[in-house]
Amino acid sequence: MGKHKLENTLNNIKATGKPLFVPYMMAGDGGIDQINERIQFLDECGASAIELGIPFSDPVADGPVIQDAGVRALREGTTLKLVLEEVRKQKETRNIPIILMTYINPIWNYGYEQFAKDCDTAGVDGIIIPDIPMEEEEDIAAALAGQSIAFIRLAAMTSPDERLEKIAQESEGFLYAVSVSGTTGERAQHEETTLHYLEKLTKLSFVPVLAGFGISNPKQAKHLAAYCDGVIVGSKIVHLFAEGKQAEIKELIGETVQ
Ligand SMILES: O=P(O)(O)OC[C@@H](O)[C@@H](O)c1c[nH]c2ccccc12
Repeated sequence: MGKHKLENTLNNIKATGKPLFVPYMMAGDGGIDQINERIQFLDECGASAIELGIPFSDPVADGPVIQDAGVRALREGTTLKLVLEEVRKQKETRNIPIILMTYINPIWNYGYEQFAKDCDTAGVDGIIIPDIPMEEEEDIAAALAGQSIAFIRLAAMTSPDERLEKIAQESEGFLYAVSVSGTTGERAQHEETTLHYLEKLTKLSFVPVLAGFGISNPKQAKHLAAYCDGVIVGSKIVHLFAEGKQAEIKELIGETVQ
């Protein structure tokens, strides 16, 4: 048994031999009332967990599709507090793991301890923070550890082996293997070096390894998942939701995990 519920849930799915599939959605895009409807829909499509983005004014790691979704969500009045309240309601009836993706600034404003406490009360399973380097993560890591919330680390293809090893071994819940150099967004294909990188991380990591960035169809997803434990898909899902193409989301997840 792992230290975090998220890790155990993912390992149980992994044990069935199917690839893990974690869709990303921008909380509040389409309205606050869509947050829980969309989570439910993704759960029913066969998602292993949900990565829920908190909109932020300065999203340095986001590509254009997710940036635009963030602007729409902010216009809807989405705040971290409102999202946590929606998660709390969701968790009263559903068990799907919820991972918050937020930059460090909104957490800093909220207060690290308060944030960790409120996440725990809401039932948040894990956190991804793309803009906090390992050297500066001590305080937020301690706050999250105090509430047993999995702190998911991101590995980058440009990191030297020594650093990758450290990140892989510290990651909680799962390891996010960023599989392109650059921002989020669909890519036609991934390079051979990406596959070696995924294999290397899978050997180093104690938790499941998920590849994310640039994945937009089942063929690509299955190809990458063969070198790790599964995939994360963001821009494509955000785009399809914005266009009201739920049937295509269902197909994308269903065909990958079948
Ligand atoms: O959009 P893509 O290329 O499918 O990549 C996933 C990504 O969107 C999602 O995990 C994410 C959204 N914003 C981020 C910021 C940093 C790291 C990851 C993310």
